[in-house]
Amino acid sequence: MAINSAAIRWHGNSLELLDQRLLPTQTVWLTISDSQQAANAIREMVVRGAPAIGIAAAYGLALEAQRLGDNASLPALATAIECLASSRPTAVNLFWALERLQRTAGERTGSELVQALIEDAESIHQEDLAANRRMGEFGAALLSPGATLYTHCNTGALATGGHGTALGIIRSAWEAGTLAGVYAGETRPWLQGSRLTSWELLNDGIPVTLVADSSAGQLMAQGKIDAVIVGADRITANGDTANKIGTYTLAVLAKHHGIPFIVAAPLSTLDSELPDGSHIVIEERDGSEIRQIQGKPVAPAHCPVYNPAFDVTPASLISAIVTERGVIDAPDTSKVLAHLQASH
Ligand SMILES: CSC[C@@H](O)[C@@H](O)C(=O)COP(=O)(O)O
Repeated sequence: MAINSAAIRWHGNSLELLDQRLLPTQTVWLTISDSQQAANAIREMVVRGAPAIGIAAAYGLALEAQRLGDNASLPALATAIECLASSRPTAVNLFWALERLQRTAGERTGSELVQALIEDAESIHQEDLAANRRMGEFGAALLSPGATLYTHCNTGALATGGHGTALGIIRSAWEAGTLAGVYAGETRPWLQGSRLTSWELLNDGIPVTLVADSSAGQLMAQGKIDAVIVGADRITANGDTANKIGTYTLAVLAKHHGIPFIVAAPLSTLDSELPDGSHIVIEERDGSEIRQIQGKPVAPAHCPVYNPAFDVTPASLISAIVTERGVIDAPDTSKVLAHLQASH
């Protein structure tokens, strides 16, 4: 079945990914033929955003089974699974999708396995879009009419199966007429806010103002922000949330200014196996991402750099987590686990 979303085109037996590194100036689609290419696309940020990474990994594994044809089996896919799993460490959706496909594979082999993996990858893609729409409704209902929001990184259609998580709530609130506008932080070093979020919002006609990440405190102090809304790469059992570097800073600022701090993520981002955020592996990326901006030097060539891609916001700073199941107010372990159990 063909499924097209903003950054992922699945044609039933072949995959194209929008090269998000080139947005907003160029629109280039890359053909992905096997698990190795899918893993490289994830590692190199062609496709990014936790749910989109999971979807791309699922299609990558299905393509690998398709390539193996009659020889396809779970043991024959072991190297591909390992390769995909090592592409990026923090977004749990990647591991969630690979584990789901392995359960689907079971003892199947050959064309039966190929078909089962393709269908499951397609379901993951479609379910994510549906989850985002439900999240959008639950999240929009939390906002006061005329709200102005601050968001970070990109959590939109590009980062998901469509609509978006935090950006999906922004879209739904705009559709419902309850949103005044959005400030988007530019999100150094990859500039997902300036390159992707502002692009998505402008395309939808939603009022967006781009700011340097360091403007957030000043905006809050001026009373210009009614709520901060962000996505997540992994939420542990107690509600601690890993998300794009800079999220924790925003949560501390929001707490100081008495501003609600809302996290939106599908259930596939909840990792109840980890008790708290101290167990989350935080990806560290190459120093060149800080020393350069899009290949242009902005620091001495050999300057030492620390470049964590994510940080962890403690649950105590989070007002609410929104999933497709509903809202977890003031999250803690008992509420997160109850929410997860209710979803089964
Ligand atoms: C719906 S996307 C949620 C998160 O994955 C997003 O906020 C984020 O941190 C993305 O980081 P990225 O490094 O661009 O993959």
